[in-house]
Amino acid sequence: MSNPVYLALDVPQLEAGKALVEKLKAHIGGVKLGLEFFCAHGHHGVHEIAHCGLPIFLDLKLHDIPNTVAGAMQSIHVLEPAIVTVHASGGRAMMEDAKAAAAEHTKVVAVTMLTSLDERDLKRTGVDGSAHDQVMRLADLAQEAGLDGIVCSGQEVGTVHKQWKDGFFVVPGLRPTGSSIGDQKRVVTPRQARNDGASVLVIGRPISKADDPVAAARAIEATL
Ligand SMILES: O=c1ccn([C@@H]2O[C@H](COP(=O)(O)O)[C@@H](O)[C@H]2O)c(=O)[nH]1
Repeated sequence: MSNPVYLALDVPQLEAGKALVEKLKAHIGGVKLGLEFFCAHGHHGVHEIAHCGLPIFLDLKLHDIPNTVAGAMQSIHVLEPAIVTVHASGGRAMMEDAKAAAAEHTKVVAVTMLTSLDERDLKRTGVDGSAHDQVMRLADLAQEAGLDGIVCSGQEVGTVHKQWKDGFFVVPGLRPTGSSIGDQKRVVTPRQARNDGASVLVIGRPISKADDPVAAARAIEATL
């Protein structure tokens, strides 16, 4: 079974990012490049990281009108990402067009409710009800739109998995027992998320900011 851990490479310096991936590549299953990395280094940076030979997850969280998102998807074909994210709240037509425009082997997954939000935050955006209901509602929409899966927290993945058996579930907001939480609010351990049906475990700071990133990655691997 391949390693489900994708390292969230949220670093502004390309050389430091490349060095970290080289050190960790035997202990991770892929690399997630998000907005910080992509805005700083663009296509060139993605090619540089892809040299490590691991699958690349482009976490661009696209959210715009359908035509614009489809155009963005076409512009990243050349990067051959294994996974790309869009926001489910962009609506069904946007997700359908994103999937239609994606490269054949790219999984398109929809961000439901960011793991840095809780129910109080949700209410402030005008949405009443639980985080769980919000995630389930947007998971249904993503499935209807023909996407491959969703991004949700480990607190919801078990329920979504029961309902969407062959879905592909990306779970960030993971913290090994005892590690600090930072800005994440809906948090579980990597082991729990995996038990509950996560396909990909996204882990950033618990590895990248550790005194010894290789030891941190190995310790997480040993719990899975
Ligand atoms: O709901 C979401 C969607 C994406 N993310 C991304 O995952 C990593 C998590 O990093 P940590 O350092 O392990 O907290 C980060 O790149 C986020 O942009 C998320 O956290 N939650």
